[in-house]
Formats: sequence, C-alpha cells, structure tokens
Amino acid sequence: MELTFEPLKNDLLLRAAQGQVVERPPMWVMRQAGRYLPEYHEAKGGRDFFECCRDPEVASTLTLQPIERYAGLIDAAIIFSDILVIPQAMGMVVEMIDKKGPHFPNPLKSPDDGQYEEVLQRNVNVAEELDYVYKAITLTRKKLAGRVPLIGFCGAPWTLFCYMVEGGGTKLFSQVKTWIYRYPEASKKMLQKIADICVEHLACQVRAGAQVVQVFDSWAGELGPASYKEFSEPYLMHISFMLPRKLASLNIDSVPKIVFPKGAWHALNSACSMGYDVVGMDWLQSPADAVKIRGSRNVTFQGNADPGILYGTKESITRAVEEMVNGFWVGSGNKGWIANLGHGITPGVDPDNLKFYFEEIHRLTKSS
Ligand SMILES: Cc1c2[nH]c(c1CCC(=O)O)Cc1[nH]c(c(CCC(=O)O)c1C)Cc1[nH]c(c(CCC(=O)O)c1C)Cc1[nH]c(c(C)c1CCC(=O)O)C2
Repeated sequence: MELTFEPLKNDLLLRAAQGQVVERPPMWVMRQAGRYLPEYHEAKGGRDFFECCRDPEVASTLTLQPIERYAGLIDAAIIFSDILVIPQAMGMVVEMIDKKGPHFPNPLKSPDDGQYEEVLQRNVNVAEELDYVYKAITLTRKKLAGRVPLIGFCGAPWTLFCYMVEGGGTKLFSQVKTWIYRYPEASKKMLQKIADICVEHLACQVRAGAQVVQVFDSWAGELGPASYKEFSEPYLMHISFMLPRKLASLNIDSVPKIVFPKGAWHALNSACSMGYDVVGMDWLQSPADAVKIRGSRNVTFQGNADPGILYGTKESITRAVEEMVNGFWVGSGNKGWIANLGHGITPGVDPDNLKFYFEEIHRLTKSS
C-alpha cells in the first residue's frame, strides 16, 4: 500500500534529477541539519545523537530546521539519521562520542573471529530493526506538507565496511586495507551482505515516503582505481540495479537515485554509467572537466564547492559559485546540475554564509 501525502509544491529537485530543463538549479547541502545551526544544539539538548535518530519527533524537527531557516532558497530536505544505523541493524554496537565521532567498541577483527561469521550469518529484519527511520520519514513528509521533496539515504557498502572494521574515523585505513589485501574474499562476502541490506533499507525508506535516495560513499577516495573497481563500484552498482526491482516487487514507483563516491574523481566516467540518475562529486573535480567527461549522457551532477569556502569571505564564496555555475550550468541548456557542496557542511560555519552561498547560486543562474 502506498502512503499518500500532500502534493509537492516544489519539484525542482525531482525534475533536475531526471535530467529535465529547469528554471534554476535546485540546491541543498549535505549535513544541512547539523552542528553549524544554533537551533540544532537547542533542539538536541543533552540527548545522545542516536537517541535523536531513534525519536521520530526529534528527527523530523531537526530535518525541518534548515527548511525553515532557508525557506525559498533550499529545495530538498534530507532525513535526519546516519549511515551507521545499518551496522547497528546488523547487530554491531555503535556509539557517538561527543566531539570525536562514531565509535565501535567491537569492530570486526578478522575472518577467523567468531564475530565476523555471526554478523555475516545473522538474518537482519531491516523493516523491523530500522522502523524508527521509516516512522521519522513518514512523519517528516507530513510536516513538510509538500514544501520540498524528502531525501532518504544510506552509506555505501565500502564506506560502511571501513567503519565496521576500523571501529571509527581513521587516517590510515590500516585495518580495512589489511582486510581487503589479506582477506579479499571474506571482505567481499561482507560487502555483499551490506549491499543487500542497503537495498532493503532504501526500499523501506521509499515506502515510508522518501522521494529521492542518496548513497554516500564517503571513503571511496581511499581506494586506487583498480581497488575501487573491485571493492566499491560493484556494490554501488548492485544497489542501483536491485533497488528498482525491489520497489517493483512491492508495487511502489521507483525514485531518482544519487550516488556520491567521494574522492573517486578517476572513476567519474564509469560513475556516469552505474545506473544512477545523479552523480555527486567533491571539489577535487573541476566542474568544466566533469561536464566534458559526462558527454551526452543523461546524468545530472551534484556538488561541488569545498565546504571550507564558507569559512571565507563573501568574495571567496562568489568566486567558488562562479566556477560551479560556469562549469556545470552555463552552456548545459539549463539542466544537469543540482547545486550542493562537495561534502557535508562543517561545524563552526556561520549559517548566514550558507544563505549567501544559496543566494549567489540563485543570482547567477536565474533565467533573465
Ligand atoms: C560518514 C558519514 C556519517 N554519517 C553520514 C556520513 C556520510 C556523509 C559524510 O561523509 O559526511 C551521513 C549523515 N549524518 C547525518 C546526516 C543527516 C542529514 C543531513 O545531511 O543533514 C547524514 C546524511 C547527521 C549527523 N551525523 C553526525 C552528526 C553530528 C552529531 C552531533 O551532534 O555531534 C550529525 C548531525 C555524526 C557522525 N556521523 C558520521 C560521522 C563520521 C559523524 C561524526 C563526525 C562528524 O560529524 O564529522 C558517519
């Protein structure tokens, strides 16, 4: 049974994701509901991060904060959740430590360790384990009342595997490199298991009301071209291939799919043929070069300014916007670009600088 909600008043993102000609590029930013907003800290209070994710009322309130603050400038909401809810659903403990980030007290150690087999063999009831995400999505759709579309998301198998093995953030990626270069087959079994859960989790999010989905491969850039082809790309393709089939089996219409293989600029050409409607990119890629690589393929780009420009002056923000607009927009026939940053917005940014970023994109792209 498909849920019904108020009709969309602003469908720019959906049209742009489908490659249609639009009056201006839609805009939103990754991590738009987060620590740079004073109202985020206020609403979160002393609560634990994952507790907020598990409370649909809190999660929907946080999701709506940037929509309210940037009303008229922002064209999508992204559900307040985290990529690490999947390892949690797989039975792993994940904590969020203030000012440090995620922490797994028991990361996967080696294929001979009992925990690896246990996680691999465990039958995960995704719909049940992550029901709180779906409740938050449905409630957020109601509260949005058609203002902008709602994006659902998951972490990519490679990125999730990194966290499950490293146990948190890392600079060296020594554990996960040990896994893939010593135990490639055991690694691939786990990557495949995660990929199947990603498909399930995205399908449940769409059933609950997500109108677009994004797969975050935040650590794709840690792999060289050959290793990326072996340990990341096949699982991203599994998701884009299986999700529409899974949705069809549930009698639910498919939605546009976004992939963000951060740092994998060397793989942009093949990313444009992975079955995703939208390819996100970070600031290591020049917009004009990206457009050349895409050629005539009907793929929309998303990105890509360095989030660090928001620490800079108004002039530096304008310069970054001009580079994106000239590369992604001018000469592309008013299509093929969703404006975003090249990664999540960072704590400490002045929210008014994000407003200025949006206003500059608007000013430099509106049709005369
Ligand atoms: C790698 C990753 C994670 N989570 C996510 C990614 C992929 C995107 C990326 O690469 O940035 C995805 C994510 N995390 C969060 C969202 C919410 C929606 C949105 O984009 O506004 C999304 C889409 C909230 C969050 N997720 C987290 C916060 C901060 C929690 C807090 O209040 O302290 C928020 C608002 C915590 C989190 N969650 C994660 C880390 C590494 C951290 C801590 C460190 C950091 O933020 O830099 C894992």
